[in-house]
Amino acid sequence: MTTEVRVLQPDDWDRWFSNLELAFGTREAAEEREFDRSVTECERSIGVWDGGEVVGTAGAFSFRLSVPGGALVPAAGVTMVSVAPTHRRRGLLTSMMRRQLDDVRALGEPLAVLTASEPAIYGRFGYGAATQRMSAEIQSARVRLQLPPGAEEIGLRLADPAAVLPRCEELYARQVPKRPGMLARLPGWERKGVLDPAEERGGGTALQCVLAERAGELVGYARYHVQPEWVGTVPEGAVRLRDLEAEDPAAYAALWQYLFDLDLTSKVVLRNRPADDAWQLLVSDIRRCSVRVEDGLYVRPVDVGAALEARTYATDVDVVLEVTDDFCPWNTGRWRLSGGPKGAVCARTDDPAELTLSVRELGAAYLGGVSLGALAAAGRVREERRGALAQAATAFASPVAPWLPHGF
Ligand SMILES: CC(=O)SCCNC(=O)CCNC(=O)[C@H](O)C(C)(C)COP(=O)(O)OP(=O)(O)OC[C@H]1O[C@@H](n2cnc3c(N)ncnc32)[C@H](O)[C@@H]1OP(=O)(O)O
Repeated sequence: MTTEVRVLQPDDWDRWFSNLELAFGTREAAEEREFDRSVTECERSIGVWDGGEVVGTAGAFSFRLSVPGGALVPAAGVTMVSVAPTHRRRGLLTSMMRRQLDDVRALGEPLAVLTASEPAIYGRFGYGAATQRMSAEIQSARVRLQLPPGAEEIGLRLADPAAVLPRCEELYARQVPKRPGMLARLPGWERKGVLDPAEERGGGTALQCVLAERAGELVGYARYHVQPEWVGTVPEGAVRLRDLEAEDPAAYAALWQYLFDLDLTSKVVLRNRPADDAWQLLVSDIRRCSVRVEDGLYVRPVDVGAALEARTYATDVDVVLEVTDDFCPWNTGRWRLSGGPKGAVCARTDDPAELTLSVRELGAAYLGGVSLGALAAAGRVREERRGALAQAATAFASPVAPWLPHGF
């Protein structure tokens, strides 16, 4: 087998993408395929060729990711990774990861991020699971919501999702710096929120959009499908939530109340919400909500110093980190991180190590959702100076759970 890694040429996109579909065993709806084509950054996507055939794919998006403190940090969004079934377990993925991380470094992006088809794949390349996605099936016919003051002042209005997209996007953009793990929209990406191929609806309605307004001003929105179901003559439909964003607790709660109250439905189904989503604190019976939490966004510091300087810290911190990075050895060594709520500097040092960890653990802890203390309890972070772990764990923590609202 002689294979060659090449940059994707736009004319090869269909063949390139077909390898991805083959590897995943899926066929995308035409509308989604067109979206994927339109957002592919060919100049930073690679294919592995075996003669005239594409046998491997990997792409990257030029994202900006929100981090603790609200900065938007350049991050390569690794995507569309596949190896043909005939060419697996011969190192093709490894060669693509090598090429890609070298390219990310050359571009000066401090981070690479991805969502994994399987959690076991990317740790070896230095990616750590940094956010969680919460799913739930809420028995809305049995569970009540306790609304905060002001919810009754919110007006709700149904609107065409595409027609109100620009207003919703303005609201979304205001939320991005408030929660680590969110992506600033690149041009064209706003369409992802309203993609609605009929063949993906599974018998449900077209996408619906409800706006929450206060005195005519947009303060929240939710996008959802209704999935009708009848058990005999009893209506047991489901509300399938796609997106919900709100500016304040009153607008947030009013939207949830609306979703709970939709006629002929008895459950609200969520697939990807933040782990600390506040509805959990409004419900009368959390046991009837079947909450489940899984891994979300994986973060890989590509330039440890720049990445650690790009975020702020909850409390003052001064710690020497001994980082190991087998796949990107330029990060290996000791780094002194000195910072706090206003900013940080992180530079190489010869001082003795105070915490020892691999770049994967650093990636997991980076957005403040995975505690350095928990990683230490798992034996994945080692404390070399007494007190260093507690200080760093407190400083790294985020007051809101980091969260990636949509896949890519
Ligand atoms: C960001 C994204 O796009 S996620 C999407 C990833 N793609 C998919 O899941 C599609 C289906 N799967 C595939 O296309 C392929 O199996 C891939 C891309 C996951 C792996 O490609 P390969 O070329 O077989 O990987 P490669 O041979 O380089 O393996 C490198 C190492 O990873 C391990 N590995 C590869 N795939 C997996 C897996 N699914 N689970 C656990 N370990 C894995 C290999 O065993 C190997 O380990 P070693 O270094 O200890 O020997």
